[in-house]
Amino acid sequence: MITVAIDGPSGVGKSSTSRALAQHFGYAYLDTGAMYRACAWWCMDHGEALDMTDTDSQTEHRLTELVAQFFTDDHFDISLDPSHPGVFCDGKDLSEVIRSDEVAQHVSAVSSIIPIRNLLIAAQRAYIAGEENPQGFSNGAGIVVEGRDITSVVAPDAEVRVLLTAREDVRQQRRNKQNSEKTVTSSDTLSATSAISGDDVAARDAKDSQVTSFLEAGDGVTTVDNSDMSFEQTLQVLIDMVDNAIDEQLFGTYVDNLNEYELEEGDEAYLTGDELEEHDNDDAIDNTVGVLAVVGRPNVGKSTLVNRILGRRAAIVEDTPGVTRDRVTYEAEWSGTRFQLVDTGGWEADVEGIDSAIASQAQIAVQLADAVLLVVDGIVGLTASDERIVSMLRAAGKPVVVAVNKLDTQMLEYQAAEFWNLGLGEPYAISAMHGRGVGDLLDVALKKLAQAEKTSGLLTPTHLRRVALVGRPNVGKSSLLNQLSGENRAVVSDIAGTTRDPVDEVVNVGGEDWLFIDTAGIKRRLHKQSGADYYSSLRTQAAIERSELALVLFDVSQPISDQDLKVMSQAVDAGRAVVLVFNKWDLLDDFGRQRIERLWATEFNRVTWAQRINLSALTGWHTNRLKLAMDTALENWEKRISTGRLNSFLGQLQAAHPHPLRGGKQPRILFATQASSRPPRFVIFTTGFLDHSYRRFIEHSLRDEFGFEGTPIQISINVREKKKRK
Ligand SMILES: Nc1ncnc2c1ncn2[C@@H]1O[C@H](COP(=O)(O)OP(=O)(O)OP(=O)(O)O)[C@@H](O)[C@H]1O
Ligand SMILES: Nc1ccn([C@H]2C[C@H](O)[C@@H](COP(=O)(O)O)O2)c(=O)n1
Repeated sequence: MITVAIDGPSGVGKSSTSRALAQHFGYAYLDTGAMYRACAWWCMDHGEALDMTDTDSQTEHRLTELVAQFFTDDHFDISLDPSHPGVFCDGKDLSEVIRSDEVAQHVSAVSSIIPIRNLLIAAQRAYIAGEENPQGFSNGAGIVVEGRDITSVVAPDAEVRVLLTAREDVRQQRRNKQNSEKTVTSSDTLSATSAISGDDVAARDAKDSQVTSFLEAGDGVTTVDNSDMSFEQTLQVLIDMVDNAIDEQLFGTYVDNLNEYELEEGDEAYLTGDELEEHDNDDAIDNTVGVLAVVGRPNVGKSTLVNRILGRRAAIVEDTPGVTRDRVTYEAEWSGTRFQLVDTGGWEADVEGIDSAIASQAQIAVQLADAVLLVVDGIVGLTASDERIVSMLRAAGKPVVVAVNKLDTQMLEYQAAEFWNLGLGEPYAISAMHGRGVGDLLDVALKKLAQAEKTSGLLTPTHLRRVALVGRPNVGKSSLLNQLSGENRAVVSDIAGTTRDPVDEVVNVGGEDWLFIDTAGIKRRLHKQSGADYYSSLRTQAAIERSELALVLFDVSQPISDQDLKVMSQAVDAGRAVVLVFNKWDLLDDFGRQRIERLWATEFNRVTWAQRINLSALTGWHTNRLKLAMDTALENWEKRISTGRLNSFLGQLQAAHPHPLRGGKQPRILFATQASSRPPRFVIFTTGFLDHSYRRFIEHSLRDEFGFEGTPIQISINVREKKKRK
């Protein structure tokens, strides 16, 4: 049950917005002002003039008794239905008469009497409590209560507490407009008048604030100033607040499901309700000098060195899921200089050498770094693997500092000299274990890092969305780039190729500037074909990782190859927003189009969620469709589903389609949360392993319900055991 408490000055729109809010959620609606107005009417109907400026205790007593009789003798009634609100006396509808000029002008005389307030406050609390009951108007869902003292006195524990306010001139205008639209006809004993010109909101506030304080928000009360908001905008702000409150309440309920289960280290982070840290480097970009990758053969002491550099302040800023070898980025600091330190797994070139290796995480780390710290083993000495690594580093063209590790004493330092042979300048003798020489090493490395050309992308302007235009060689990347940028700057060649000079370009797509990553790789070509595929793949991976969105290009006039699909998988596996671009569509005849549709249903079935744009990069046909697809993909890539919504959806899904029995047991979903976005990542706690088909069913259902068009979503299943009885 949710209680929404709304206070505010006269004419701000409390009643109208509260009613609409209650209607939206199917909640009850309590207009406490109407209760005070009805009491004023009742007193006047019983001959009380209510025109005193100061009430004496005798009058207060008399009026309080009269009001008490109104309530305790069951004369008073109020409708909590927001679609048909109303106050009644002995069954007679007072709705119009209580809005009369006479009542409006005298109600403060009643509402300022404290014992009368106490009576009404008790009645209002009873109405609120009644809504907890499944038999209440809202069937136990909630109530919106509005007035002057609701957030502070009547319902200080309400889940949503709002002070709705607006500038006085705006409120007066609204009230005047409201009055001019109002035509009141009544034959009641009190004359109901239309167009109440004397309804002065400032005067009313002044009177009302003698006994209530509604001009300033109390602790925990959210102020919503709607001076410059339309009715619909105000309503939306309140709807969002209520949605959040519902989520919070549901969150607690769902987390309780885990009470009986053994939790593991790290689970706590998912159960606090706080949003987990995004994989977002934007803050770091402002303060760091660049990215330093630590590479070397296994067992040379890379991790020891990384730990030595990080000390206790280690903070993972990005890990790369789904990779066979580790590549972890940390935020680091040395002598007041901040930088990112990338730890890579052991890098052992196989017998065929590095060129034949697949793009290992260490190699990608080098591509994505601004400078490299090569760690070698001073005790073992120079090895063939070290030399292979060095030739690859040379090809990458990044500044390198050589750390000769395991030289624990001064006596051993001379052993570093052998590594001059690598041709990378002075080798630095260190002992990562004991910290010996590490300070000097870092001084040199950070100096190089600061001076290095920034190729990591860390320092690229962040206000532009980053796009990687990828696809196998010759699918039309340069043509599309030219078409989009409107200039023929790139050499469009039939011969495929890449280079190693990363160049980013700002390209205007659909009236908006985007940062296209590493367009040099798209435009130039490599003389030597051998190894080109390998570097192309490496480069594509690096470009994808620096991007937020991958435009994956296919040449549909040619057969779709494994390499095409591999590039697409690289983007999907890296968790980037994706738009698939089917280029050269204009070259297809009917038969060709049918062929592509068949492929779409088969080869592309892992990305049925992706948007596909059929276009011609050459003529520009349909390129205007890219912007919307890119915007949609990125919007969904950043989407967050609240834990409450997620769990109630999965709860219903599970009830309608339970997991099939396995070995007499049925795995159940206990709790789920969206751990991060960019791309959306969900963590689902279950009582048992979920079959692959059930996972796919969950993914499809999440997509149907929440719409994740254009973005991969990741789902992790955390199986938890029931606690053992002691
Ligand atoms: N955001 C808004 N923009 C413009 N008009 C609005 C807005 N919200 C409400 N109104 C209009 O302002 C008028 C006053 O609204 P309403 O009667 O709900 O105010 P109230 O705060 O309940 O006042 P009181 O406390 O005096 O009863 C109504 O005509 C309503 O339709
Ligand atoms: N909780 C409340 C609600 C209303 N009042 C007073 C303020 C007004 O003078 C009067 C009528 O209210 P309205 O219908 O204009 O919102 O009742 C109050 O003191 N406490």
